Amino acid sequence: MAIEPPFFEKYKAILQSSANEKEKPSTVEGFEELELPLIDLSHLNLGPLERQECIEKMGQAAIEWGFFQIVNHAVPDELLNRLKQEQIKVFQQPFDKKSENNFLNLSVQSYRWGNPLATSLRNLSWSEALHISLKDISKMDEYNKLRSTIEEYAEKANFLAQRLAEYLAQNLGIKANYFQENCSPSSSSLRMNRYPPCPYPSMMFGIIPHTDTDFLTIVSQDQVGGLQLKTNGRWVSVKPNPKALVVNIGDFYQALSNGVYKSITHRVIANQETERYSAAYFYCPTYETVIESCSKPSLYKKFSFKEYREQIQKDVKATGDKVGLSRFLL
Ligand SMILES: O=C(O)CCC(=O)C(=O)O
Ligand SMILES: [Fe+2]
Repeated sequence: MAIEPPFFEKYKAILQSSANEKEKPSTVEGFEELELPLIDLSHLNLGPLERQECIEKMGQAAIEWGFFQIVNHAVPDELLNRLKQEQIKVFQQPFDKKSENNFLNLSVQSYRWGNPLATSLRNLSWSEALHISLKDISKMDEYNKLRSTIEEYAEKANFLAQRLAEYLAQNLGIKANYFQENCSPSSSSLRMNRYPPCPYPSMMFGIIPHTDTDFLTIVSQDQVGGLQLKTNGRWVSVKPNPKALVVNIGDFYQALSNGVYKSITHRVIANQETERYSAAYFYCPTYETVIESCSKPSLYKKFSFKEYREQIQKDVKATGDKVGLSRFLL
């Protein structure tokens, strides 16, 4: 049975009606490849000077790029490889099974593919994802190896994300226990992405341009490449580093830092030949958490995660786009 979602059937009408569209997404020009700032977390355990330098370098990257890479992050390669193997296994299941309502005993929205609300080439995506809210993990079958691997990874990712968020907070004078108070291992989520080879790489994306709805994201990607970020008005490709995890600032940290740290628009381009996998850990607060800028005058109204999400759902329905933080500008 076929594993691929029915992208072609779903997108046929848009592809045909857009055959002469001038505004095709420009996804296949020669993009400059960029090595993101590389932060060696082992420096945090050297002397106080090295530690301070490392924290400042992280803050600087969050200000200038909204993105950086980390090495010596204490997540074992073996665990990352195991997560990828489990991810491959789950996506290799027949599409009919993956799209069942109770697939893996998770909620209906967990398995996603393409962009169901797409109306034009601009918002077509050629990928599938398993988006697991970590509070749902206990619903999965206990003896499932996917579940135990995700649990193991989520624990490490949560620890790492909290540390990164706290180091970043030091540069801004945010109190040390802010994240401990507002986030819990079950408030975050893990999104496993699969990008199948796409026959129309010049017409659509792997994932459409977006910012992340969280404090920060930790991405483990394979060596295929395709992740791009927008910097100074141009798109650049992130060069995969086999030893590193990618970290990016999300909307909530941009709001909390009063615009100092940047939640940068990023996307994944489609690839005609090679399948790609990535796993994104979204470090999020609990639903009730109210996010308020750490300095005055505030650029943003305060909002709860719940309000933010509801606004996104409304905007996606009405416009096909999440809009995001600009909705909450004062
Ligand atoms: O696949 C990637 O490298 C990034 C994925 C991503 O941006 C996301 O899942 O939000
Ligand atoms: Fe993202």
